[in-house]
Amino acid sequence: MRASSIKRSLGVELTNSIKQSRVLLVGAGGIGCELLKNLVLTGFGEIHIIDLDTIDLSNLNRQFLFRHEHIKKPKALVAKEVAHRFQPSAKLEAYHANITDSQFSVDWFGSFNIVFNALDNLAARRHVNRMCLAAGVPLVESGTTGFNGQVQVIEKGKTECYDCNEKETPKSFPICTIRSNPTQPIHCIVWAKNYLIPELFGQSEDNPEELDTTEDADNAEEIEELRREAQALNEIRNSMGSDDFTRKVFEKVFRDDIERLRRVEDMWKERTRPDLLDYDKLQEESASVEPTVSITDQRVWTLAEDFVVFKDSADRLTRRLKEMQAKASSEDEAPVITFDKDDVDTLDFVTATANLRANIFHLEAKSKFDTKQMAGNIIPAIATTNAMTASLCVLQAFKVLQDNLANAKMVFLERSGARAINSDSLDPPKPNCPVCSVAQGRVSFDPERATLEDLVNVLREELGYSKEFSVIKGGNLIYDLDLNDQLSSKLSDMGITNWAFLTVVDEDDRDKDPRIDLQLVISATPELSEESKPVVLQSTPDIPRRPKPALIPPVEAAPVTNGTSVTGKRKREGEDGDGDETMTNGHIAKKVAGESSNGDDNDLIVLDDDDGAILIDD
Ligand SMILES: Nc1ncnc2c1ncn2[C@@H]1O[C@H](COP(=O)(O)OP(=O)(O)OP(=O)(O)O)[C@@H](O)[C@H]1O
Ligand SMILES: [Zn+2]
Repeated sequence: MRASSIKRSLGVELTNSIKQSRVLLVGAGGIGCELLKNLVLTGFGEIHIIDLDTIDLSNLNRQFLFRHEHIKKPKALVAKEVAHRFQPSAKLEAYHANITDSQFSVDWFGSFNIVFNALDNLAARRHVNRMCLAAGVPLVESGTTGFNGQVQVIEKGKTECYDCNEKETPKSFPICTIRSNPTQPIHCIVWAKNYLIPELFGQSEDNPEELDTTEDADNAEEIEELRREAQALNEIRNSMGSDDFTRKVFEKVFRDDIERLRRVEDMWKERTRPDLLDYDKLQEESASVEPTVSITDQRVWTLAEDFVVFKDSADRLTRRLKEMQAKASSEDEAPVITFDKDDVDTLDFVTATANLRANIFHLEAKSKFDTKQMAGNIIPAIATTNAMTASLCVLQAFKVLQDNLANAKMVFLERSGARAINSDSLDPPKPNCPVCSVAQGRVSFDPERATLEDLVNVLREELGYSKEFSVIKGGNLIYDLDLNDQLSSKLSDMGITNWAFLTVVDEDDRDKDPRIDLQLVISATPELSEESKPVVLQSTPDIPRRPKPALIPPVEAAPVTNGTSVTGKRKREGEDGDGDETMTNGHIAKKVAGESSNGDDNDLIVLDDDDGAILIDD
């Protein structure tokens, strides 16, 4: 877009602050590529891009800055190079690195006006959230899954942070469902991927994360039986490479184990008993099937085809493992093969064995393509969702730059509702959030000299903590009144390195009005002179008293900038009477009929953003 059009659309003041701002973009994947293009074309003066990954073939369908010749090159560097051509005057800086590295300190984060998260995992998002809170830098957090997208503006002390609300943890399945009583195709896929492959070709895992092994009285006996089954399979593993290896595996898992299950009367009162599979019969039925059928990935294979792919992929994996074992020296750890959705041998094996098992339990078989999605927990990434989400990030960033947080929103993209774009007012920080509703302090320490005792003394003498307090590092208690045996240890020997975060919890009784938790950012300053103390308080933080339960202010009432409170409920389909206007306060989203008058797929969204209208094709 020409600079003059931007100025006309956004106004002189905002255009200037955009030009003068220095922003950080974390992640140059699906959202990141779109966002970088938007930032460059909107005229952001200085953009730093960080991504730890290299470009993969599977990124090219949506990460449009990347081409075939870029495969294996660092995403951040290529993104910088390509985006630079859109706007040669833009100042771009790229880092092929992990954002959690200690070189990216609180001070470094603090050097940006806005940070944009375009990440794909919880750990990195949490880290950036914490760093931005510590540095006092606004964060525009975003994410997409399939057709859904979300953008959230986070500002310390003014809005909820990323951790104010609990996040869903990945789904796990009870072990008995996976091993004894599958009721959905996914249960068979998880069985093949997390039980059969590790038992045969990998390190047998007693408790892989997708299996919930919580034992209760009801299933303890069954779990014991399953352990015996796994042991027997492990013995079969020793015959790997012999002619009858695949037959032994087959007859164990698709006949003998099922035979045992069929005898557990209670299990089959409400559902059809599982069937047994016969190796010789399938051998006969599949005489004309070629192993190359495994290339067919969109169609569900027949049982005979599953059988052939099972044998063929088991042979391929056996050969591979034998080769790996032959190459490994005796000191190396025993080589293993683990499931990887992009490793065709393991994917073929999982598809075929999951389908054989699905047939036994009268469940639907899945194509190789579907199995890949399900086994790899893949939710298809949709370029349009990423593009729309990235554009919403920029619109929210405008509010941040204008210091107009009252009008910033949590924005949602949805396919199912009447509107593609919905928004919600930003809530104030949750008073009990362990990440943002804490006081913040900074100390520097001399890594050569500083001990835990030096730190404890600073907390007592300079911050006035009584005896009853504890110090926590990454969820581990490192000090309290009863755990004081490490007082003489050097902080650096305790894993407290530059830019570590510690939490100090006031353990005084409730009636003594304990303080809220204190988050201490520790920076190493080796140049601290011998005369100065080994631990130095950088600033004296204000550490308020913990609100009494009844006194915790209602969430709605917390204030934000310019005296306006950020309140209100999320408006959704059917919740407001007038239907057509969803985003309040200067952001008016109107639905206007497109080609189809029934408000379906061809509708346009008009985002009216104070200084100009933007059309978004739904
Ligand atoms: N700790 C981190 N530091 C830097 N970059 C990160 C970190 N964690 C994730 N990323 C990057 O964030 C980006 C997220 O993009 P996206 O969700 O499109 O994922 P992807 O890996 O490119 O694609 P997919 O997972 O769908 O194959 C990735 O490029 C990834 O490398
Ligand atoms: Zn929070």
